[in-house]
Formats: sequence, C-alpha cells, structure tokens
Amino acid sequence: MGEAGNIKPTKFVMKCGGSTLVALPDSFFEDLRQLQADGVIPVIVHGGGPAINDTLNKLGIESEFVNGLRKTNEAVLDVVEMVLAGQINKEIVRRIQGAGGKAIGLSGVDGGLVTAVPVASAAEVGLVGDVVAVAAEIVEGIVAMGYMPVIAPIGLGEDNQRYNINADTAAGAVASHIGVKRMIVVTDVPGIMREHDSGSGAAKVRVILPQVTFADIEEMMASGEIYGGMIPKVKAAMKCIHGDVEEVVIVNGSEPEVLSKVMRGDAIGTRIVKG
Ligand SMILES: Nc1ncnc2c1ncn2[C@@H]1O[C@H](COP(=O)(O)OP(=O)(O)O)[C@@H](O)[C@H]1O
Ligand SMILES: CC(=O)N[C@@H](CCC(=O)OP(=O)(O)O)C(=O)O
Repeated sequence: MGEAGNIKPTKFVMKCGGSTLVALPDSFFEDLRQLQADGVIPVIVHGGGPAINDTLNKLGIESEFVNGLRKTNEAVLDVVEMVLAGQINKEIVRRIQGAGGKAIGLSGVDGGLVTAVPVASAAEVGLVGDVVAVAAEIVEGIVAMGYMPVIAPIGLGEDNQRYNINADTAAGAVASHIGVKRMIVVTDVPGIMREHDSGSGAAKVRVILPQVTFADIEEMMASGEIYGGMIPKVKAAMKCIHGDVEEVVIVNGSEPEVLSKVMRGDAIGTRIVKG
C-alpha cells in the first residue's frame, strides 16, 4: 500500500522545563517545525519555575517549596499565572513562529482545558492542584487547525478557583488524557544519571541510564539517587505510563535535533518503561 499521502498525524507530548527554556537554541524550534511539517505533532506543556522565582523576588513575595511543590497563595498565584501564561507561554509561541512553525498558546484555564482539585498536601502547600480532567477536544481542535498547542500548567477547579500545577504533573496528565504513545521531557540534564563504580579503586563516574523501569525508579528514589526536580518527572512518568502511553523519555534540550532523534528511536536520554 502506498502510504505516503495517507499517513495519520502522530501526536506526542513534550514537557519543556524552566531550567532549560532560556538555553534552548533556535535549532530546537526548527526541529519542532520540521516535525510538525512531517505530521508529527508536538503538544507542548511548559514550566517556568526559575522565571517565577525571579519575579517573586523582584516583587518581594516570599515563596518556598515543600516536597517539590511551591507553597501557593493568591498573591503567589497571581505571579505564577502572569509569568507562566503570559511571559513564558508567549515566548515559546514567538520562538516557534520565528522558526516558521505554527503555535497557539493557552493555559489550562482557557476553555476549561485542565480541571484541577487541591493536592492531598493542600493544608501545607495551599493552592496547588492535581489534574482530574483534560478537555482533549480542545487539543485535538488546535491540532486539526494545523497548530501546536502550547499549554501553561494552571488549572481550574469546579468552583472556578485557580490552581498552580507542577508542570511535569500537568504534562503527564495531558499525555494520558489525550492518549499519546510517548511523552518527551526536555530538561537541563541528558537523562537520569547514576554514579557508576569504574572499578579498581578508581573515582566513580556519573553515567546516563539508557532505560529505567518503575522498580529502578523506586530504588533510586529510596536511595536518594533521584532527588529534587527529577522526582516530579519520574512520578509523572509512572502515573501516565498505562493505557496508550508506553514510554517517557527524558532528554537535554541543548542536544541538537533531540526531538527528532527520540521520535526516530535513536538511543538518547533515558527511556522510562513500566518493567
Ligand atoms: N538521578 C538524577 N539524574 C539527573 N538529574 C537529577 C537526578 N536526580 C535529580 N536530578 C536533578 O533534576 C534536575 C532537573 O529538574 P529541574 O531542575 O526541576 O528541571 P526542569 O526545570 O526541567 O523541570 C537536574 O538538573 C538535576 O539537578
Ligand atoms: C506547584 C508548583 O510547584 N508549580 C510550579 C509550576 C512551574 C513548573 O513546574 O516549572 P518547572 O517545570 O520549570 O519546574 C511552580 O510554581 O514553580
């Protein structure tokens, strides 16, 4: 069968971390455009933790993290929404368009895209949300119009309350609700790393693990080898890998053509699979 004119577009979710956003080269956005042109459509969910920190500092608003989640009240939420849905979201859209791609930015508030409930630790962290629903038809509609959705991780409760959602958590929820096969997490390290004993008393070296299972992750979290910002990524991965989602791949955004390489199946970054 001649499939060339008949190939169904493939969607994948890409989470882009605040740690890497400013450092992303133009070629990263050209790669996105090329994928889009080839019918491989990125659905982007982004973070922006460092930019939120900067603006909170400038405004003299205190904020701290409890188990990887920002303690959030209404004053903090104003800044989170302004920075994520305003500054960062539009910067990503501009860079995609600058590379010749087509993108529409929105937050989880728009069209009721992301419905959230307070996280279990809300008594400690305040207005932080977990995702309970994603309006997949909005994502599908934007993709059908030929645009990449670029989503800022703010959610709305049934009572119209806004919630701050960790971007890894939001990306994992989008991946499971729209039923992609793969989520790519773009960050500032080349994958999940582990210290490796090179033997004969030599110094330990840090190696990138090409593939990890849920059991490996549990072990590395318990030993402290996975810590800090990597924790929400692996937790989001373990939560979303079921049903349609088969794998989550963690890669460094400054690696040339990193997205195309993952989509081609090259051995790059760390693949998280169930077991
Ligand atoms: N085992 C590990 N391998 C690699 N990075 C790790 C590991 N455990 C924790 N990290 C940390 O996770 C960070 C990435 O998370 P984070 O800074 O929150 O990025 P992002 O802004 O992309 O979400 C890395 O810079 C590193 O400091
Ligand atoms: C609840 C919570 O912690 N929300 C995050 C949302 C942004 C984010 O997750 O950005 P990164 O991907 O760059 O870390 C925050 O306020 O920083």
